[in-house]
Amino acid sequence: MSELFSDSVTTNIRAGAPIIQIIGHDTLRIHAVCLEAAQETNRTLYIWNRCRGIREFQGTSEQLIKENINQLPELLDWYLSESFEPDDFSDAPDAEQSNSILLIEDIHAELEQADPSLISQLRSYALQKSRLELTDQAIILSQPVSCLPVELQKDTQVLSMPLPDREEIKTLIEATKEHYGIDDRDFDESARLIDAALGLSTSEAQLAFAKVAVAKGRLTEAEVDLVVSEKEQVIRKSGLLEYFHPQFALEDVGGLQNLKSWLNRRSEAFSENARKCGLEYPKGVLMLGLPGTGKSLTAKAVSSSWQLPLLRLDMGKVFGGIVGQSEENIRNALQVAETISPCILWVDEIEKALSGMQSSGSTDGGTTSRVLGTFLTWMQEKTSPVFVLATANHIEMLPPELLRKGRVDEIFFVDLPTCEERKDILSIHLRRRDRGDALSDDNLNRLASISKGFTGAELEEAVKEAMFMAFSDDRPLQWTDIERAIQSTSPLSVTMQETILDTREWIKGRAVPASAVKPDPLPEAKDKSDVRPRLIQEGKNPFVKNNK
Ligand SMILES: Nc1ncnc2c1ncn2[C@@H]1O[C@H](COP(=O)(O)OP(=O)(O)OP(=O)(O)O)[C@@H](O)[C@H]1O
Repeated sequence: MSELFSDSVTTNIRAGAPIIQIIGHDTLRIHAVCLEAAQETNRTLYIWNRCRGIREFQGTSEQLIKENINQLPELLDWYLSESFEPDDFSDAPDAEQSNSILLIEDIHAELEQADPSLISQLRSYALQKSRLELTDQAIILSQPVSCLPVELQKDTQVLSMPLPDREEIKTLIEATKEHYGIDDRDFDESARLIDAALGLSTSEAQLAFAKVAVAKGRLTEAEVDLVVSEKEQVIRKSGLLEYFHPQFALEDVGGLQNLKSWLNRRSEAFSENARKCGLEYPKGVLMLGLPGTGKSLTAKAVSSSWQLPLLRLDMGKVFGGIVGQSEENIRNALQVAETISPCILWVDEIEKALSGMQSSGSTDGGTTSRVLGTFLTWMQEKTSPVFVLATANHIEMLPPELLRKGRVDEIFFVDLPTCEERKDILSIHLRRRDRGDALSDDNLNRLASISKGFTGAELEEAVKEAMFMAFSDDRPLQWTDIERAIQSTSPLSVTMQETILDTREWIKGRAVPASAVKPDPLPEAKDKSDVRPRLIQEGKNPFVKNNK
């Protein structure tokens, strides 16, 4: 059991916290935490839920105190009545609610409806606690989602139940072995098997191990992939995170030499050796740039080069409908990433989700700024080995707080590829399609020079299109196919000239170029007045709000 978490529950009880709220799905582990707190503080533990009534817990034994209490006011009356008489309840032979903890399970629906009588009862209890009139009682609310009426916010300590750690996962593996009668030859407590289940709740991990045990009749390192694929499903179900399988290496990214060298220098940053040498975990990087310039590809490639799992966080989905849900979502997603760590957390197009925020506050009742606040505080304070790779296309939409020093280790600007880089990218895409020898070096140089202003994605499209041309004519690929494909494409950079020029200017001193070479001048536009860098002359970038 996460000792830190148990300690914090116990400390809150000892300190007389009026109400403690534990957010988590793991009912059994929450019971265990409360039982531990009860033992530590010498108290009796009562657990109430709608189906099972009030039960008194002592170690592993439990005793029914009162079966048919369905209404919360009745439950609180019982718990808070000063002169509780055991005889009030015929089936409660020797109940004694003083010096006790009452764990109330799953009343989030009532809390969400903000039932006035429930709130006033809890508030009056909290008031008595603050006057030190009710030192013997402690109320803990446990629920899978965070929900707290505003009236109770100041009186409630909210704690998130951490996901099972390695020790707890190990216990689950051993229990599965016992349950399915797996003998020692077909069982090992491989660290990789344990790691594979990190990030799952107790019931999810239990089910994953049970499925493997039923299907294979063994639990060994050979089953790691099965557990990982169960985990992927669970992570996907949450809707916030997606688990990626490494497909590309950093060598599959054309150009971006500065960025790749920076990343290569940190490839062992999460190893034991790095700790021994006194290195800190790198926090992460922010990659800014045009769409299609290889930012997402780099995220995927880092994961495979560093051999770390890659989790993609969909910031758009973080924003849920219910009040408080968005903050809860981001906390949950970060918690999963921390549990799975060391890992890479790829936050794609971070600006889209955070753009609702205005400089003065917010447009959505403060939700965006609270989500941003949660994320930035986590970035600043995190000590776990989660490397954040955030990408953004629209610099103007980025909140200034994100760009401040200390949030990430470095901010890289990914510009359009230079001539040499375009050649590199074309070769990579030809190689990827088994056409690595199809073109001579001279022809590659020619294609690179006529594709000025093309992004990596546009170059890839040209290669794909050219291959279709050759295929439909039933002949091998020729460099002229790619030439035709390039000539019939109007690259994005032509329509975005002003933005690109302004951004290049703005980026100076704020971000490091991802490429090791100076960017090419942009291709000629038809009407030169369209591209006059008017805003640069004024010394500011209109796309960037409040960036100092
Ligand atoms: N530097 C590059 N080297 C090799 N391929 C590239 C490069 N840049 C882009 N590509 C190709 O273009 C595809 C799209 O690029 P990618 O998704 O990485 O761009 P992005 O900068 O993340 O853009 P977006 O923000 O639109 O996702 C990649 O899958 C890759 O095949």
